[in-house]
Amino acid sequence: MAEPPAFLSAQDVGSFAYLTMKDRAPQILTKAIDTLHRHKNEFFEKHGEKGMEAEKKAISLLSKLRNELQTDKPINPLVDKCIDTDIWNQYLEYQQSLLSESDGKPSWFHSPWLFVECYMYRRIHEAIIQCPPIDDFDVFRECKDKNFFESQESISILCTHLQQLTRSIEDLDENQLKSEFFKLLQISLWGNKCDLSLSGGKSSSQKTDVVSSLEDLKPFIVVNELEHLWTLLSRYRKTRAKASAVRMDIVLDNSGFELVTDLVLADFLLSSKLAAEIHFHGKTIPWFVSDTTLHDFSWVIEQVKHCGDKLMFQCGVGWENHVKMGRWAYHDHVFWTLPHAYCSMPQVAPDLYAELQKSCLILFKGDLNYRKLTGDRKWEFTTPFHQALEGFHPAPLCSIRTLKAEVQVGLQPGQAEQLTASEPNWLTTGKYGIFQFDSPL
Ligand SMILES: O=P(O)(O)OC[C@@]1(O)O[C@H](CO)[C@@H](O)[C@@H]1O
Ligand SMILES: [Mn+2]
Repeated sequence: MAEPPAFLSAQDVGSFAYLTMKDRAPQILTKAIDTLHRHKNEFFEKHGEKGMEAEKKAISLLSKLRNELQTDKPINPLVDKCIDTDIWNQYLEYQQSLLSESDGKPSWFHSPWLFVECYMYRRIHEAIIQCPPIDDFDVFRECKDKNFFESQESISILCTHLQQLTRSIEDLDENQLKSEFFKLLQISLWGNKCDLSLSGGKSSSQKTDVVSSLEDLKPFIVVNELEHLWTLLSRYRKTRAKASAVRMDIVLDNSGFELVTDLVLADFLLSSKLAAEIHFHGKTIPWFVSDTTLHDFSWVIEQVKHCGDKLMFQCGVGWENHVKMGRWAYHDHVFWTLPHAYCSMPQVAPDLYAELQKSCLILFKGDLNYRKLTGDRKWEFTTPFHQALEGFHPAPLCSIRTLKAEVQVGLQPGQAEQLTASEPNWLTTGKYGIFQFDSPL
C-alpha cells in the first residue's frame, strides 16, 4: 500500500491552515481573554479576592499561550494532571519522533494543523483548570448561548415543523417518510454552517427559514449519498423484529442552532420508528469554540422548553422525556478531544470503538469530524472515502458536513476543478456540503 499523503499544515504559507493559525487562532485567544476580563466583577462577587486573582492568572496563562503561538515556539508538554494528559504528551513525543534531528522540536507552524489546533483548545482548558475557584468557567459559553438566542426565530420555525410532522407521521407513506427524512438531514447539514470557530467567535447564528430554503441549497451539496442511508434504515424497518433494536449514533458538533437541528432529526427518527434509540456523543471540555458539552446539551433542551412558545415547549418536554426514558443517551469520551485521527480509535480508545460498533448507523456532524475521519491529509479529491478512512469502519457511517477546511475526498473526476473554476474558495467558506457514506465491507 502506498504511504498516505502529508498532513495539512500551517507550514504551507497562504493555505487555510496557515491563515487559521496566523489570524483566527490568536483572535480566538484574544476573545477568550476579553471574556475573562469582562467577568471580573462576577468572579469577585462569587469568590471575592480569590476570584480576582484566578482571573488574572488565567489571563496571563492565555496571553502566554498566544505569544507561544504567534512566535512559533515549540509545543510544550501539558503540565496538568487530567486523565488525558499522558496521552497528549505521548502524542507530542510521537510528533517529535517524526522529525529528523535538524528539524528541531515540533512547533505551531511546523506540525500537522489538526494536532496544533486541537492542542490550542486543550491548552485553553489547561489554563482554566489551573485557576480555581474559576476552574469550571467555559470561556466560550457566552458565544454559544448568544448563537442560540439569535437563532430563536429559526428554531421556532423548526420546532413548529417538527410538531406538525409528528402529528401526521402515522399517515405518511414510504415515499413521504423518505422525503421528510431527507429534509431533516439537509436541515442538520446546513445547521453546520453556524459554527463559531470559523467566524472567530463572532455571531454566526441562523436568521433565515432554513426549511423553505432547502431546494435552493441543493445544488451546493457536492456529494450526496443519502440514498444509502434510506436503503439501510428502510431495510431495518421492514424486518420488524430488528426495528425495535435499531440504534443510531450522532457524533455531535456545534451547540446552539446546529444542535437543535440534530435534536429535531433525532426526534423524528424515533417518531418515524426508523430508530429505537439515539446515542449522542459530545465533548468533555469546551472545544473549537462552539462544540457541544453536556452542559450545552442540557441547557439547549431547557431553553427550548422555556422560550415561551407553545410548540417549542412541547418539543423541549418531549426531548427531556426521551432523555429520562433512555431513548436518548448522551455520552462523552475523552477521545473526542484528543488530536488523533479516527483510524487510531481502536488502539487509543478501544472502549469507544466497541461502543460505536453497536450502532446501525453513525452520523458524524461537522467539519472537524471530517478532518479526523480523513486524518486531515492532502488526499487527491478523487480518493475513495473508504480509503481515506484508513481502516476506521466501526459500523455504517455518514459524514454530514459543510466544507470549512482544505480536505475533501470521494469527488468525481473533474468535479473539484469545476468547483475551483467557479468558486476558488469552495473548500473553506461553508457554502458547500456533503453527505458521504461508508459501510464496512
Ligand atoms: O467542526 P466544525 O464546527 O464544523 O468546524 C470547525 C472549524 O471551524 O474549525 C476549523 C478551523 O478552525 C475548521 O476546520 C472548521 O471550519
Ligand atoms: Mn465545531
